[in-house]
Amino acid sequence: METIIIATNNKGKVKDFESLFHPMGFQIKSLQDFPEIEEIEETGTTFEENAILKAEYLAKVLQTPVIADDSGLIVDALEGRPGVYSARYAGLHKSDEDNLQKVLSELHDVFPGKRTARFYCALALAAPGKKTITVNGTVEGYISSEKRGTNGFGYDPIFFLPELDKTMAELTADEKSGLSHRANAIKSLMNVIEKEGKEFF
Ligand SMILES: O=c1nc[nH]c2c1ncn2[C@H]1C[C@H](O)[C@@H](COP(=O)(O)OP(=O)(O)OP(=O)(O)O)O1
Ligand SMILES: [Mg+2]
Repeated sequence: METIIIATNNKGKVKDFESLFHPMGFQIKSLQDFPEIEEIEETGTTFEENAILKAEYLAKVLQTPVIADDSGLIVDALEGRPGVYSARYAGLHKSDEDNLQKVLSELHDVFPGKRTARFYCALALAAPGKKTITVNGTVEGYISSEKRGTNGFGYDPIFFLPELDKTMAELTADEKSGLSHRANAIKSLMNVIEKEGKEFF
């Protein structure tokens, strides 16, 4: 089976990538499989910049093609926050629970119809000697008034999908893979790879 390396330390993302890439016949490795490699600093101000930083760094170190994912939650009533700082929203300790509680408390007085939000995912595919490919994907929803569901990770328990009457954390891995920002970004990436020739992985 062919392997795709994802430059991430986030186990939730790894699970998402597994359910997205296993059906295409790929297995996933992540930074969890390379404990000797230190965490890559996200100094960019956009999702794309950070995805490129992470992918190009690891592709250079490993001398092999690498995908990186930089993603986050954009809340309209918070002028786009937590945005590119989603992982560190409640502090550098990067707690999913603290981050989502901070969003819930900041939206305490905001009416349901004004709680529009989207998940954004930038993917960068870097390979030695090749031009890095960058794509993105989104999914639209609302921030719920309280947590619901235990699947997924990050802000999934407060990201409500009205057409399903469920939060992202109430979806199975396969259901999330059918509609997520990450799934949409991967579709774009596959389209670009197909256009530019298939010898990327
Ligand atoms: O599908 C998702 N469902 C829920 N929450 C999500 C999702 N996708 C991203 N998120 C949140 C988690 C984290 O707060 C931030 C990503 O931050 P981001 O820097 O890209 O990832 P990270 O630091 O956790 O791992 P890494 O940089 O090693 O890939 O957005
Ligand atoms: Mg990160």
